[in-house]
Amino acid sequence: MKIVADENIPLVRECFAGLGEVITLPGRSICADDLADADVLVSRSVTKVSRELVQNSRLKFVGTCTAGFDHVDVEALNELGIGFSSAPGCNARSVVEYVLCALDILAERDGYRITGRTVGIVGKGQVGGRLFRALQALGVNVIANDPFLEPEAGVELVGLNELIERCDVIGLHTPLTTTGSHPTHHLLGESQLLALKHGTVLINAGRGAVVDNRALLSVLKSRDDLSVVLDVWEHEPDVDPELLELVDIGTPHIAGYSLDGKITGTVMVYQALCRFLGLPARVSQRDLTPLPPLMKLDFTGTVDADQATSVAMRATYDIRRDDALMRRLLKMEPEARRLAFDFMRKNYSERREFSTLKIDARRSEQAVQERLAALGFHLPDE
Ligand SMILES: NC(=O)C1=CN([C@@H]2O[C@H](COP(=O)(O)OP(=O)(O)OC[C@H]3O[C@@H](n4cnc5c(N)ncnc54)[C@H](O)[C@@H]3O)[C@@H](O)[C@H]2O)C=CC1
Ligand SMILES: O=C(O)C(=O)[C@H](O)COP(=O)(O)O
Repeated sequence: MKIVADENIPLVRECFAGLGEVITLPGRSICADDLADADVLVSRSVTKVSRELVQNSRLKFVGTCTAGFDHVDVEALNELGIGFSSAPGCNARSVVEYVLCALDILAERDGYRITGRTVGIVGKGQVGGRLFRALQALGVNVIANDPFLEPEAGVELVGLNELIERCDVIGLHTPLTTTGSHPTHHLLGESQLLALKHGTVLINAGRGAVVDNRALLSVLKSRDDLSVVLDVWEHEPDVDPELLELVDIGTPHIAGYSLDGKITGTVMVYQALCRFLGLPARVSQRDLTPLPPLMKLDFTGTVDADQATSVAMRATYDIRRDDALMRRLLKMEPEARRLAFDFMRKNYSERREFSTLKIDARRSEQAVQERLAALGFHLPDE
């Protein structure tokens, strides 16, 4: 069996080599010729899996080791009888932690506490749902907009316009869709952006085109009260340098790039392929996941909850580093910028999730322990 895979899939050989010959290629340039005699394609989000790409191949299965699958023509795969799997939720924790770290940095910079703000989550699925629960556990007032959800106790669901009117922080966590009853392409256009409350923090860690980037640029030119965090950009890997300059935090589509999230994505697609082939899954995620570089923090009784959370979060992930690297794009010509965007993603430094850090907070106040636990850090009892 021949398996063609994106070269940026961590542990792709460790997972798939037991099932066939694995050929790795740069994801953006995988073409129909590469797939002519392939049985399986294992992709990430940068490979446009269109009808044209797959229709003349002998592919039996396509997997994408990502949560989003707007790059895949699932209908064409179904019609052609090609099996498909994505990796739902694989990197949801990673995105949640990205958002929490961004908010921690902005709150410190601007002198407020997130607990005093109302946060609106657009798209309460794997990412949005986890973010909703984490923020609620921190005592933040959270509301959500998701037209596909049924009412649920403890969750205030509102329309998008109401969410925009009421929220100080808005996180976008929908898929990118252009069809159906509630398409998300340009969900936030000029009128929604102009309607944002004074001082709103807008975070897009879903897909770039959920926000009309041209409208955002024009609104940011006239509204310096807004704070914007963009992980995703319309027309990636082309990033508009004018927009990058005006956002408060800009990163190269790495919100979901914790090593844990990426490995989970690889393993989920490996397991889906094994099920498809009717074979036992012999590779286990536990065996593949390395130890984190930082394993333990120990807080004394003098630390307060704000200090403890900032220290623990920044020890695990300091988003300012990604923002600083991204700003190097500002000095580049368009082609170099495109290449650098992909280079940063391919060579992304190892980032681990909060749960990999054990924190001994037994000597600290109850409030410290509760806050760290709400964020998902590992607080062993002994
Ligand atoms: N920046 C990054 O690295 C990452 C980005 N993503 C993106 O985030 C998206 C969301 O991820 P998940 O939570 O895992 O997906 P999910 O499918 O679990 O959740 C998406 C939610 O959005 C809701 N939704 C759909 N259309 C909507 C609309 N018009 N208005 C409001 N809500 C709407 C759905 O009902 C669903 O509850 C993915 O599709 C992907 O595009 C996901 C992981 C990493
Ligand atoms: O899982 C998703 O959806 C994402 O957005 C991924 O983090 C994208 O990563 P790449 O597939 O572009 O490496």
